[in-house]
Amino acid sequence: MIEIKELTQFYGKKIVLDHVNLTIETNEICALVGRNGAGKSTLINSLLGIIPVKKGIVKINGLKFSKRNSGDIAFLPEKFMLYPPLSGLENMTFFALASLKTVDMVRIRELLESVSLWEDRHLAIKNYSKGMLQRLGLAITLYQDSGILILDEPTSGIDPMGRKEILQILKSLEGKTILLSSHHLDEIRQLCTHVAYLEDCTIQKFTVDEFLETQRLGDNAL
Ligand SMILES: Nc1ncnc2c1ncn2[C@@H]1O[C@H](COP(=O)(O)OP(=O)(O)OP(=O)(O)O)[C@@H](O)[C@H]1O
Repeated sequence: MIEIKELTQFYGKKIVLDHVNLTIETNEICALVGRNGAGKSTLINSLLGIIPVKKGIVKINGLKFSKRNSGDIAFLPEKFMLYPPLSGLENMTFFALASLKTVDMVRIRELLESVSLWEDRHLAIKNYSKGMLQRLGLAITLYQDSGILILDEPTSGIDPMGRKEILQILKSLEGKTILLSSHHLDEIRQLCTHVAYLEDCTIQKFTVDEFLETQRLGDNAL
């Protein structure tokens, strides 16, 4: 569960988040939506502890940052660094070791199969397509088995088929709390249960149906 209470964040005199409140429960998939510069990265970085919380409270599974374990949140950045000459399997093994200090080959196989990369596991990732790279990034992120997943535009730059594959993987996950930033209404409609709409330094949480209704009425634009 993610709980944000009265979070205020600013850079110098510029307030980006102003007394923001947002709760995301287990089994909710919440899209974080807002125009460029609305403050999505600031919110995500506040959750991850990359930006210290200046005012307000941010809790993950009831714990503030200082009490959390590093594996409590798994984060898939929009652009992540992998090692191009190494294979998908080698990259995954490397990150498994780096994040959890153990390499569970059964789990690695399960995850590579779930993202349809087991057949191509020995191929150097410099030869992977953008969709394959994104699926590998997702498998690496899921290896931690965290209950909380934060995904920064997980389908950005991927063709419709690749996007469909990523959405299917995310849809199949159970018992997670997921926050993902997205600019795609169709993706939100297919995948998400809720939308956190960031505008004018504040957040409104909608069910997806409510949000789509505001779109139809032209109140909000992505
Ligand atoms: N380190 C910083 N110092 C000063 N201003 C910043 C800093 N980081 C972000 N900002 C400003 O804060 C505002 C929110 O930025 P943020 O990156 O959180 O928005 P965003 O919604 O993630 O944008 P985008 O969709 O373009 O990635 C912007 O006006 C940005 O210029």
